[in-house]
Amino acid sequence: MSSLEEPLGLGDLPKLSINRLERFSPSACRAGADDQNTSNYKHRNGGNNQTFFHSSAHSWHLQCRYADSSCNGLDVEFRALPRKVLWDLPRFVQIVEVGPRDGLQNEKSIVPTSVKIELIHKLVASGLSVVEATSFVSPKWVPQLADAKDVLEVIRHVPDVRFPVLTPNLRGFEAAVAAGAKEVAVFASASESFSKSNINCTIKESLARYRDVITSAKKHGIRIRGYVSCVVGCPVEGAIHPSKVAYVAKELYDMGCSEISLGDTIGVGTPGTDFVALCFQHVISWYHYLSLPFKTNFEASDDVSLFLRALQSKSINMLAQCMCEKGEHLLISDHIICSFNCWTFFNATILATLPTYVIGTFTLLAILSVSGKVLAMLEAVLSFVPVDKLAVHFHDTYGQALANILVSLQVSNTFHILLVPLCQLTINLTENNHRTTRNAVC
Ligand SMILES: CC(C)(COP(=O)([O-])OP(=O)([O-])OC[C@H]1O[C@@H](n2cnc3c(N)ncnc32)[C@H](O)[C@@H]1OP(=O)([O-])[O-])[C@@H](O)C(=O)NCCC(=O)NCCSC(=O)C[C@@](C)(O)CC(=O)[O-]
Repeated sequence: MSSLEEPLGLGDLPKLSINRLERFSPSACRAGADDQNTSNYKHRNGGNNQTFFHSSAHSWHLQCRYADSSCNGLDVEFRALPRKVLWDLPRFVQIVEVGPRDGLQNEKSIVPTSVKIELIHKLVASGLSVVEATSFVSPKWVPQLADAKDVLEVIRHVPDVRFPVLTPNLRGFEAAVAAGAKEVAVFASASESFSKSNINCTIKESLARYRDVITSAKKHGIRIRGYVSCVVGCPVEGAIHPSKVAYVAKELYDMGCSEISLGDTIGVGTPGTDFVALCFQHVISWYHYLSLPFKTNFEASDDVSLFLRALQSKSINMLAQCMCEKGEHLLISDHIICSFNCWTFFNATILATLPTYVIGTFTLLAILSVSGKVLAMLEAVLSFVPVDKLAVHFHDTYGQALANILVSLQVSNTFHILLVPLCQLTINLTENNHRTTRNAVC
């Protein structure tokens, strides 16, 4: 196991007051049925609190080893810290990778079809079992994905992986089915303005359109995901009221979508979690950033699988590690937990301005902690859509995607479906080192 793969223990961290950390545990935290019966996940192995993985074709499973009973009380408490900090997160997370669609649709230059196919193969090789491959939308609107049919025709033969594709209307749906799609996604918006600019119709019209698509999909036995865009904010209208999100989510769910994905399209969501928790995450990120050497070469698959492990390990250390590694050779997110890009910071060699940075960052964290929008939105949607039918899709425009995902997971430890859009990326597969272009989207 390389140092990268090995989760760092929180024992490596400077001592912190246990009482202070216990504050992170929210009163709302509730143990799900699954967690009440986790004996098959607990192994007394006489070792430290470790996390390890085993992957199968369909899912990644997390198994935790708990500290042995010979540890003294303080150690046991201390080793339980990740759990206290991250609360009761679900044991299982489904990741729906959307990079080939959501990332590539915004690339300025058109990525060759063969490169898209290779990217998808690499993502699958990293252990992902659901990869949103492309969109059957108008090529006039999205020329970057005009090769949807060619992409799908090749990758659909990959076994044991789901490849949903976006379909904005019946025409797109029929083209997708003809190309071999077994799963589609429709995409409505909670913002009227965004709906018009994205799919050229009102919310009401879009829902009528999707009703036709969904009816047809049901006849074909095709599974449908439903997106709601702008769940927190719209580039035109600004803040979006949670009730609007709940309305569209409910409509799509009632029509028969098997899963509703809540999209923070412009990345303005804020978690609204405890200020102390945010600061703690930030400090740990820095601790690992400073203590880890950088790797110079990255394979796309390594990169992705590291991130998957980070997510699923529930280990804040791994997330921080991931952030450090991603700083230069980013495939996924240039911000993992905190709201600051450490590598940019370092590269700019502005260490001299450290006090400014510290004050600025903690002020920002303080603002974020009181202005959380994601929880209110989730609460509204959860009144109409069961938690196990929800996914979240956070863009990382302001570095909040991971924090928002974390808080979404905390909403319920049965909130088991998670969507993480990869950053928009271009991988030059002809070069020895994969180069990525980083854009504002996670
Ligand atoms: C919905 C339309 C088609 C309406 O576009 P329109 O111009 O109103 O529709 P139209 O019916 O007048 O068709 C215009 C032309 O497109 C053709 N056309 C029509 N439909 C299709 C089709 N399916 N496939 C291929 N071609 C199609 C149609 O045949 C016609 O061609 P022409 O006769 O002029 O030669 C258009 O607005 C469109 O394609 N929009 C998609 C835009 C898009 O993909 N945006 C990005 C999606 S990402 C997102 O929404 C957010 C999400 C999901 O990522 C979550 C988040 O981040 O929050």
